[in-house]
Amino acid sequence: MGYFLTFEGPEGAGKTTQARLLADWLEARGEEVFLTREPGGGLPWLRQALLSPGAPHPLSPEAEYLLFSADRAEHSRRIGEALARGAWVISDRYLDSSLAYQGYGRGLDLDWMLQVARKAAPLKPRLTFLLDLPPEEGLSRAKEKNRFEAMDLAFHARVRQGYLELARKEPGRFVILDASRPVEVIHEEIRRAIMPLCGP
Ligand SMILES: Nc1ncnc2c1ncn2[C@@H]1O[C@H](COP(=O)(O)OP(=O)(O)OP(=O)(O)O)[C@@H](O)[C@H]1O
Ligand SMILES: Cc1cn([C@H]2C[C@H](O)[C@@H](COP(=O)(O)O)O2)c(=O)[nH]c1=O
Repeated sequence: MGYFLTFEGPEGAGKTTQARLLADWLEARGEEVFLTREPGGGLPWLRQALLSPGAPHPLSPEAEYLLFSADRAEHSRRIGEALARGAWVISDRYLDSSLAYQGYGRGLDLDWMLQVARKAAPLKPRLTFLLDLPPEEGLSRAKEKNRFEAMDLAFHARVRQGYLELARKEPGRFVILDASRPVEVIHEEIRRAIMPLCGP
């Protein structure tokens, strides 16, 4: 039986790198893995519209969140199907990204967001790996600028604090990782955290 795992954190923290390493490691153990990401995991055509720095539309935070949620509703259905066939699901971002970016970052009301999420994000990750890094460091690692990476440092500092606040509220789900360490050291800590979920 597989579990739903998510990777979260600010820009350039190493989510994609660590999600891929974990997927490879699980596959080498003979597990089926569905490696996926947001935005675009449910409605792939929405990714470009949401992230392009030249997006022609000024989006209100509410509209932005609802578009991420539309993608997530479809994505959740796919994740549910994978879990039902026994696969592990590793998602590079899920609902916590919206809570951090549109909630803490843009100032949307978290209670309203969670009401929408009851339908659009019905799945709870078993574990969420939060790769924590000062925004300056993450932004300097990121190669391509999307619409969010172009936001000012104060926005990214709120996103980071938002993530830490979410983790503080759910210590049983979040594993906070210092993302300034070498890739392999972080990967080892992630492997240790999921060992109790793995069979013999
Ligand atoms: N622990 C690390 N130390 C130094 N560099 C790293 C580390 N992890 C990843 N990187 C490098 O930082 C860059 C961003 O990594 P990655 O794409 O995995 O991050 P991300 O969190 O998915 O980024 P984004 O949020 O922008 O998609 C890549 O060039 C990657 O090789
Ligand atoms: C799911 C989700 C994402 N975002 C933002 C966060 C990042 O800036 C981009 C995704 O880019 P990545 O290179 O794939 O990490 O989108 C957001 O603001 N809200 C969300 O729900």
